[in-house]
Amino acid sequence: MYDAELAKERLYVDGLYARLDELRAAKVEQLAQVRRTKSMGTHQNRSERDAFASLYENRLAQLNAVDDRLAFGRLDLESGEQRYIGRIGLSTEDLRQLMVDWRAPEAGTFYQATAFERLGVRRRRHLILQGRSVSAIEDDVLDHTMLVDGEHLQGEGALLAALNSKRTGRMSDIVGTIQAEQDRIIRSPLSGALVVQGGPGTGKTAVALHRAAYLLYTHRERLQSSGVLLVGPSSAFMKYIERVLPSLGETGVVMASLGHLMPGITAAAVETPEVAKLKGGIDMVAVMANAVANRQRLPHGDSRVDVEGTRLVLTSRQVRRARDKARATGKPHNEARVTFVKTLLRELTEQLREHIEGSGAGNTADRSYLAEDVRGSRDVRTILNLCWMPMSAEKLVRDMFSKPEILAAVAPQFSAAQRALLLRPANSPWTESDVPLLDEAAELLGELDATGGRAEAAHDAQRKRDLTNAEKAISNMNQLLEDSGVDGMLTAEQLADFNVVDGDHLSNAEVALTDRSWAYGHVVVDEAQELSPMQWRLLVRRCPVKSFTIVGDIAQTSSAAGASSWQGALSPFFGERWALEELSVNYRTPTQIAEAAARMANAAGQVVSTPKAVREGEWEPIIDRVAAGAVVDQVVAVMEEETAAVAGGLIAVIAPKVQVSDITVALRAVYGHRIGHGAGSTVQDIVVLDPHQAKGLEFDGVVIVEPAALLAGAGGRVGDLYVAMTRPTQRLRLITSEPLPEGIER
Ligand SMILES: Nc1ncnc2c1ncn2[C@@H]1O[C@H](COP(=O)(O)OP(=O)(O)OP(=O)(O)O)[C@@H](O)[C@H]1O
Repeated sequence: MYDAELAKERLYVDGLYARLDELRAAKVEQLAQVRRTKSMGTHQNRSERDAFASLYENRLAQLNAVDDRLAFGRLDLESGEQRYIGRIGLSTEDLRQLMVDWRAPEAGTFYQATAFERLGVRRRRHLILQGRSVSAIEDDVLDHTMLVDGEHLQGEGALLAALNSKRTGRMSDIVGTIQAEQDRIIRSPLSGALVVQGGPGTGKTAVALHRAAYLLYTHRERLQSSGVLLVGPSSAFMKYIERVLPSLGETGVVMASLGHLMPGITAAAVETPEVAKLKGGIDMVAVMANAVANRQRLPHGDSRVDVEGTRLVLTSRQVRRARDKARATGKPHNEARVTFVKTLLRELTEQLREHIEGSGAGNTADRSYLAEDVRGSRDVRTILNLCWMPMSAEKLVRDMFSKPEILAAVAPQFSAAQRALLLRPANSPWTESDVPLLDEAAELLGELDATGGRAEAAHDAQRKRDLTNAEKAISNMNQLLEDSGVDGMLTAEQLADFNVVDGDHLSNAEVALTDRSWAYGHVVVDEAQELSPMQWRLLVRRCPVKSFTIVGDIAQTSSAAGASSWQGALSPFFGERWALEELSVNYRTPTQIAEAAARMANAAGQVVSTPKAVREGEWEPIIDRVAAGAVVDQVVAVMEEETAAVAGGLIAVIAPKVQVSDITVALRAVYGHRIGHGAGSTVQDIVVLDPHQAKGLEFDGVVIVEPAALLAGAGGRVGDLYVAMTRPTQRLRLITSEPLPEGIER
């Protein structure tokens, strides 16, 4: 019975791959055809072809990305219909449906149906593929009348197989085994802010990624041009998750860690928790506003300026009036400067004219000539710049943190000790908590455009030409688009966007990454508990419609500026307009380890509920007590046993930041290139991390060094140790020279 069914499924899946290959070959041919004729014809013809080339390339990339585990399910419905579920929708040439995209409404029941609520489903079948071949099938029979002798209810096999598989250092998608509580969140409506709270390993990251793919599929028209931004805690984390969305056939999501949210800035340096807390606090809004106002200065007394040998006077009253007028425009600093400068130039020109008329010399009719003289005067330039300096965000922030007198003037609400903490040399590298300050500054300053707006005007004119061109081209494209099997219509704006970088096409995602003012259609934030108020402010600016998916775990907060409750973190930005969903099952950590982590957190005063772990592990946490000074040697000594225990799996050593490099050096001496950082790579099966870098990642085995120091170092928060203890999928070992934090041992 089983073998016969397996053989049938193999045949069907072979057919699906054959269809996939056919579609690919067709796209390759269409692309080649477009490329052959690319440089010929009118501008309009060319732009049409470029647009096609981009569409074919995208579709081809999508078809290539879904090869692995193309199909993963089959529904047998009460109506008698059999419906296959997979990564994308596939149909025969005559439009007979072969497989439904997992995100389509018709696929929803695959994840939602239960024996209690069958939703019209008689049987759910999981297809387990290896390469292109079906290696096993597994049935959930929801309608008991279908059971024949010897068959019994199954269900969790596919899930447990996925969970027990070795970690590779890169997250995989869970599309074949999404659980009902996760599916409900993934398919929630697009608008508003949805907060997903869940303990460690409950699939928050997985849900966030699948939700991004679902939203792009379901609301393609709305989101394709505005895009979706996915924000994670660190570069190591972004690397860990980078393959999930492509494997779901989505390449258009912009992914950025908190240090990369400001175009042109890479913030890699770290700072102390105290400094991060000060910089992340909402007080910085006023500080930044002061910093900008501080660059709009009044001179002491009157200033004399020389214009072509004539002495003119600029009174401080005149400057004040010009300043008030410029401020009243409500424009950002650099743009309001135009009003300030124009006002004073006009007044000085008037003064010059009066002076010349008074002395009876010169051609008074030619005022533009006088205005040129005033504008060309060095003195005038100097005084105007002194009073209202054009300013970049980088310079404003750099000066503020490196010049004590500026900091004192703009941050009077901070104590002298707090200001001393903030001061640093002017050439210091940017940190993560500088990013929202730079963004705030850029917002208040506006564009710093040395060409006086000419570049922008030229860009606008070009854009207008592209749009007109695109509108013409689009009228005869729709039929062709349909023929090419591309869903959705192009708008003139999208087509114009394809034209912008003629030939060398930039995707919306790439454009969005370089444009600070890009307004995304949706933002997904992972590990959201870590965000400071200033970081929230930045993110809300990136998505003015406030359509957010926010996932995190309040108990895992380790950043000093992070959240201690969702209400506290979100209400300043979303008011009461956010909904909370919770995930309750731990898919990662075996029961024994999950319970030890929860006992430790509760003993340290952080109330956490223990999500139900789906697996029992083989081992209780292992504890090594060693003498102070012997810790690093012990790490090296146990490594062989640890790697053997997880048989070729991935091991992480999580240590206090100050010990990471010593441990790395000691391990390298024995294990050479097998030792790495971050999420690891194919050659590195042992990685050394601090708790911050370990956020969101997972490993087969974890060795924690000096757990008491991790607990103490986090300023009273359990976050760091709790995060570290909840990373393993199999085995946890703790090496300590100090008394073990309470609760870990039963
Ligand atoms: N439905 C599922 N099917 C298969 N695997 C799943 C499922 N849900 C979660 N997992 C797996 O469980 C592990 C933990 O998931 P994930 O990293 O998304 O959890 P998390 O809630 O973000 O954890 P943390 O907050 O601790 O970082 C991952 O390996 C993920 O692939």
